[in-house]
Amino acid sequence: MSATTAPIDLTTTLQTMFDRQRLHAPVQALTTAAERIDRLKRLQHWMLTNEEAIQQALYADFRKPAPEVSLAEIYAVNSELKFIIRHLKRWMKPQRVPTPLNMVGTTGYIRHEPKGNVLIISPWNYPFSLMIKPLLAALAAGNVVMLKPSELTPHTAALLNRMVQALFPPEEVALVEGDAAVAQALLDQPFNHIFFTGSPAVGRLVMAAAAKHLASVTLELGGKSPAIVDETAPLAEAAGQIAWGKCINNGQTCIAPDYLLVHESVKAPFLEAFRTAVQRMYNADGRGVEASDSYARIVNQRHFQRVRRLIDDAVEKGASISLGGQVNESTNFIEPTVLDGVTSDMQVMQEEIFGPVLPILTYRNREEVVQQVNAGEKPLALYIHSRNQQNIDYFLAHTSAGDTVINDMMLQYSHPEIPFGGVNNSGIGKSNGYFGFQEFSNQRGVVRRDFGTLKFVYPPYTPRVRKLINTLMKYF
Ligand SMILES: NC(=O)c1ccc[n+]([C@@H]2O[C@H](COP(=O)([O-])OP(=O)(O)OC[C@H]3O[C@@H](n4cnc5c(N)ncnc54)[C@H](O)[C@@H]3O)[C@@H](O)[C@H]2O)c1
Repeated sequence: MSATTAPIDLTTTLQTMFDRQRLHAPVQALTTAAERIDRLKRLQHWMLTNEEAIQQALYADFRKPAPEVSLAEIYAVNSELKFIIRHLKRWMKPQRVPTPLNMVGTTGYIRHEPKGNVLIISPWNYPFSLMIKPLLAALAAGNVVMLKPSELTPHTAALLNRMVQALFPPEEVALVEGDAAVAQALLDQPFNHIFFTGSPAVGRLVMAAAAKHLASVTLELGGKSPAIVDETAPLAEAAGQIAWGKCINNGQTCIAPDYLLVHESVKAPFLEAFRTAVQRMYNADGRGVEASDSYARIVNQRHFQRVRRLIDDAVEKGASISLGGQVNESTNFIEPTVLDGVTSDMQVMQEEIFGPVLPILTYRNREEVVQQVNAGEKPLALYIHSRNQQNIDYFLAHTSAGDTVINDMMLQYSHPEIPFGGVNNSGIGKSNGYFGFQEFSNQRGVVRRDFGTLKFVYPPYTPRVRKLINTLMKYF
């Protein structure tokens, strides 16, 4: 994340690519719903006929199990695609707005026009869907797009590059592979909108770069998302859901439950249910989690060491490992690990974990939960496991989060009618379905005068005009 300067030839290449897209943007803006849908369908066809290649790329990058790729990458994209295709024509129509009394004689409506030149920078953890879902929304809204995938998943980045070259002329969609230096060089270009998914630290840099051109931004960031389990929660169900949320993609999910707040009266049975759930999902045949085909790995050595240090630091400061704890440095394997007796001075409670490690905090009353959650940044997700409506309402009313799921995990990402995203440190702006389309569109207000006039309030401000203005202020 250090400041980076791009070599001159890189800058020139990106400038040329950008300029070509800028020239084409007005043409792209005029595309009809049918033409945009045609592009989306081509992408859909490529994705569905290349499912195996996508699975292989992700397996090569961090041993992501093929069914997890189908579910969290391909299915996630395909369901969004179908939703957009079904609704795009309606979204693109000018939206009439009601005419209030003081606007009698006019008609008002909203035109969704594309923002124009768009940049999408994506992370490595769901490297296919987190690049393609925003691309669908950007294309649906009629933009031209430059894409920058993460350098940490090079097999998927190369595959995405092939896909883009096969499907789109470079003036419509172009992909640039590379690291932070390439991203920074791209950010020098005067994009109209930047859609960034990644860490809050890099999100700040992106927003600062966007400020130079006053580009609008969508920032899909991360942070510490708590899961609350109260004394009324169905424990076996909640434990299964939380274990799945914590272990899918090896815990490297922005909306994974980061830490647990469990009512002290149900901690012991919850832990037992969590252990059972992990065994059922990843050790059904008794060969150990490491032998499981269903368990991905930490993406690289750097992140492996980072997560391992979080465990070591917690243990050194007095936490105990009540489940798991095994690691294998040569394969970036970390067993699902539960840390008990954690305190706020431990690093594991200070930074986003992004690995299969679950710290457990207990509470006695609801106020303690709210205090703990509100002591940190507003989370991307907050999960509530409870059968008590008063508790659910209390937690919702006294905290803030990008999204909340009650009695399940991670549904917010795949629900096309739910605005997905964070708040402040966990993100700015929302995506999914219509919200994504809106994010990539300028909502241009249009007011047309049909009859009548405002002439009667024009200067000079004679006593008669003043009286009219006073009447206007009093009655309208
Ligand atoms: N809200 C969401 O939808 C969502 C989804 C997935 C991941 N995330 C978050 O992303 C983070 C993990 O992903 P990551 O490690 O790839 O994030 P990251 O911020 O390190 O990298 C994301 C992208 O930014 C680029 N980048 C890195 N340094 C840069 C710089 N100095 N200037 C410009 N661009 C730079 C990278 O090349 C990559 O393409 C976690 O915090 C996670 O919570 C959020």
